Amino acid sequence: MAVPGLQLADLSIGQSFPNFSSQSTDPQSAEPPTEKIHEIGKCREWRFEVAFNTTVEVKLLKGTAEIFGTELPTGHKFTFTGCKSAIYTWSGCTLSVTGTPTVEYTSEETPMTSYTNLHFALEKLRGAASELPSKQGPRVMIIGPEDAGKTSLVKILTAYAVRQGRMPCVVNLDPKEGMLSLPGTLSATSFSTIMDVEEHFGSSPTSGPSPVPVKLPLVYYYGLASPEANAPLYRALVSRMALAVSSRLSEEDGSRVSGCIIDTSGIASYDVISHAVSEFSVDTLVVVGSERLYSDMVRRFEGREAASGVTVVKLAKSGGCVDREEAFLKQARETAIREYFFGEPKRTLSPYTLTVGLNEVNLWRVGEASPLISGVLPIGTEDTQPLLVKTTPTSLLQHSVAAVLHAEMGDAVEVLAESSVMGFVYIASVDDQKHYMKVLAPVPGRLPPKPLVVSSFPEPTASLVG
Ligand SMILES: Nc1ncnc2c1ncn2[C@@H]1O[C@H](COP(=O)(O)OP(=O)(O)OP(=O)(O)O)[C@@H](O)[C@H]1O
Repeated sequence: MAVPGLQLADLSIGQSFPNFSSQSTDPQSAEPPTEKIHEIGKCREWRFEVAFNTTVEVKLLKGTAEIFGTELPTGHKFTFTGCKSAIYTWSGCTLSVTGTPTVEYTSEETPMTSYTNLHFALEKLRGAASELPSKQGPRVMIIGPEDAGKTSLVKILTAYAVRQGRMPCVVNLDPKEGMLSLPGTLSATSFSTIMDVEEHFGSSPTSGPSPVPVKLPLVYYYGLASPEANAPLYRALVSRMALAVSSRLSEEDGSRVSGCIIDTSGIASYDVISHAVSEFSVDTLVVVGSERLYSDMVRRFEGREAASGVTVVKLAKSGGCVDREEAFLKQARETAIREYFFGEPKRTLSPYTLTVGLNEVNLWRVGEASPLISGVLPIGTEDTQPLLVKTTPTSLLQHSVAAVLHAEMGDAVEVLAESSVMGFVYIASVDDQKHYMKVLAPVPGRLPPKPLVVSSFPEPTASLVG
């Protein structure tokens, strides 16, 4: 089974990679995990956290329940691992929980009513757009501090829109977390079918058997965690993505009416936010969990520049939102990379090892600002940070992920920087002496003759071939 996106034209050297063993080892397996029954009252939320090395199974026995907007079917067992999440019920429900979450409690204080009100306000705009072909559906952007619940709100709004038969285009401008792609990327995809209950957006689209239809995103490689780390590249990619999304929205009536929902980085500066608002022609700016950011945005978009046509909306942060420590995020990134190549326990994939001569590789690295250099630039001097820098593969790149670009070998750097991603390969080893490297690829065959880009984020992951 292969991960789509990486289309290898010519098949030759591939061999299946033998060292895969499933990651999830359940320390509870010695004694059978206990089943607990939870009765959740209406308009309440059961919040739970599951560590990466354990699993918790949840089954809806009675009533209705949803996880970030996506409904749980009755009687189906869902397995969760390495997540912090919540199951909400509007009318009350009974859940069967097998296994031991690290944290679990039921809360009656949730911002779900205001989140739903926002959804209905957006539906009203969609209704108006469906009656007037010249009108656009809502273009919503969610901003707020880190871990304020932006991505969770995007999931809820997307799931509710899909449940009403809409097909919103969902855009992820937060490189720290991938949406249907690896961390370090920006992506967009049209959602017209339900999300996976366990994976939500998921980290990689697979072509294997899947309980929900596979969604194929448009992906751009940024390779850094913060939008400021290479502001020129980030801005170029946001502009490119906005162009692609606008053209998608104008292609199909259902997409035009449904509009788009944009997730952003919690550490985006006001300039980065303003740039994205203008490129995507955002008309609804939702600020989650920050009074100060809200008032600054009102001043910026609704005050002096009232003609901008942007409505700024304030929403409370859910009490369930948890700050994710760096170790958890790092493990989530590793898991995303592992799943891209090896799948997950229910849908395993077999990547292939390809041997590639170093002289065949056209490799680029994302330009990173040197704090030393930019710190001593004279006032008024432009910091000309390169978008990409040509580089040679060395053993320092071992265990990094490289993006294979939809571009030609001889393309100019400006073209390469804005090219979309075909797929990813994992650099398993580099032999500097013998001038070859071994890479893991999701499909067999020769590495396509396309430029590759590497960067420092996500960090090299040795455990993949350990
Ligand atoms: N109501 C809730 N109950 C339990 N956990 C929640 C709830 N809402 C969000 N979370 C969890 O809190 C964490 C942070 O939420 P989320 O990813 O939505 O925030 P974010 O603002 O997008 O973060 P970032 O700034 O890193 O992009 C996630 O692990 C999410 O699953």
